Amino acid sequence: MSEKAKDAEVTIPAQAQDEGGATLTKDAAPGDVLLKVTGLQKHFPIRKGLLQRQVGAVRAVDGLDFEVRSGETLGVVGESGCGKSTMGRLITRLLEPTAGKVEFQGKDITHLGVGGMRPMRRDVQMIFQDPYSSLNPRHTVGTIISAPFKLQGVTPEGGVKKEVQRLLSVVGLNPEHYNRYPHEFSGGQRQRIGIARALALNPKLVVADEPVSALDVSIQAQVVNLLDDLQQELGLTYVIIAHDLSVVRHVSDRIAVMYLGKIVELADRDSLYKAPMHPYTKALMSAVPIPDPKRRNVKSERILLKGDVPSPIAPPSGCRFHTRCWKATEICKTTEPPLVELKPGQQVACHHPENFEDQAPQDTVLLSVAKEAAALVADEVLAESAETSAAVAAELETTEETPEPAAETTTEPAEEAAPEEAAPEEAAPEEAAPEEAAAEEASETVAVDESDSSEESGSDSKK
Ligand SMILES: Nc1ncnc2c1ncn2[C@@H]1O[C@H](COP(=O)(O)OP(=O)(O)OP(=O)(O)O)[C@@H](O)[C@H]1O
Repeated sequence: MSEKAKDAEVTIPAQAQDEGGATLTKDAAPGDVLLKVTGLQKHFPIRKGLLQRQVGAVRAVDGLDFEVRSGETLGVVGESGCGKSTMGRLITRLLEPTAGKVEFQGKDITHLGVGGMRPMRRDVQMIFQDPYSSLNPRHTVGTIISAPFKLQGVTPEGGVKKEVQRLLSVVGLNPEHYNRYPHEFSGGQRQRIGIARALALNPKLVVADEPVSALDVSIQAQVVNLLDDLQQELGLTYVIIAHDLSVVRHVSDRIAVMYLGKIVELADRDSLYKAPMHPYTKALMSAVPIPDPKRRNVKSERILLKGDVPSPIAPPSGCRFHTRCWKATEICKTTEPPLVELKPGQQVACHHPENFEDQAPQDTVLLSVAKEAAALVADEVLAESAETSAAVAAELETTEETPEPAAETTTEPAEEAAPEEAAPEEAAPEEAAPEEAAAEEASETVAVDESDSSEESGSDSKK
């Protein structure tokens, strides 16, 4: 894949600027905040009767705060119905937020209308889940991929056809297939067409809503690898939505775990995998198949969650996860835990986090729902959970009590020993690189870009 991309010289040529001077903002340097979301909400009204009076609301997204930095991949995971797709559509402004703020490169885009958003559409693109319904079956691939140029009034250097063929090469498709129709391609290839369309205008942020979940497992890795390669080569920033952690695991720099319209944990990938703090994260992680053959039979580590995600029309009080959590106590029912940074780079919203000191140690009596939920959790997991939390608490206590030794008091041998010991561990790769998918010609996914809603459809994910 990278080879194909290389052949195609992945650089997107400078495009002729339209008179409107479409670029809204200066380019963000890697690591700068590209997208900032504050208190974001989307409540879909429920109406009834002749007068269509509002009788309630689906609180699909109910107060999100996060940032996406330039060049990074933020993975967003959670079970079906947690509000991930709605969040994706809000940040790409395909949906109007009920409340909150969305800023892109420092510019408030929360309530921009269609006209105001038009120039923004160059910078923010979306790839959808379903490669079958996201491409207009009556249009040729050439027409589909060139649509963004027409909509934006942009003329690429060398002409539209040449650019479309170049984009086809970039995503690993044959440029000669310019005149073919979507039905002539496989699911994976269609997703590549959607990716090419999303890349046409050289976007800064790509929101991929379950980009591989509609694809055969055998080709999911190829599409994920394609997205990864494109990110390296084009300096893209991704928000990748997926319902399970295995897809986002290898590609994400940071991962946000959503439950019922809220982020319950947001952490860099390694911290999340090494020591998840929210019980819901731990449950999601235990659902990911274990690739190590030696551990394949370790079923006892699995955490089963009872039932489905509750209705977002009337979410549970306090912590929304308390009805399925094996650690829930009275405070979880009554008080919503705020999302706070308990460890550097790891935010969590939980009164009784895993791998950390209990935030409400006075509250020890489990709710009856928690006892039921605990019955589904292996004893080993419960024991380990108690152990790690106690160990962290003890460690914290010791750190608080023992004053840090002054720098001068450190002895020389100790100074030498520490770096030497640390080095091999640091050098050891945390995890094996994802298996490289064979660069087979036939395969891959379809994404869809979003400038015009006419072809939109599916959504989702990545690796
Ligand atoms: N247009 C809408 N009108 C009313 N309710 C909606 C609408 N779109 C989504 N919802 C509801 O909002 C909640 C969140 O939906 P959303 O699709 O964002 O979740 P999700 O986590 O992406 O799930 P999935 O992976 O199944 O797509 C769901 O209960 C869904 O039924």
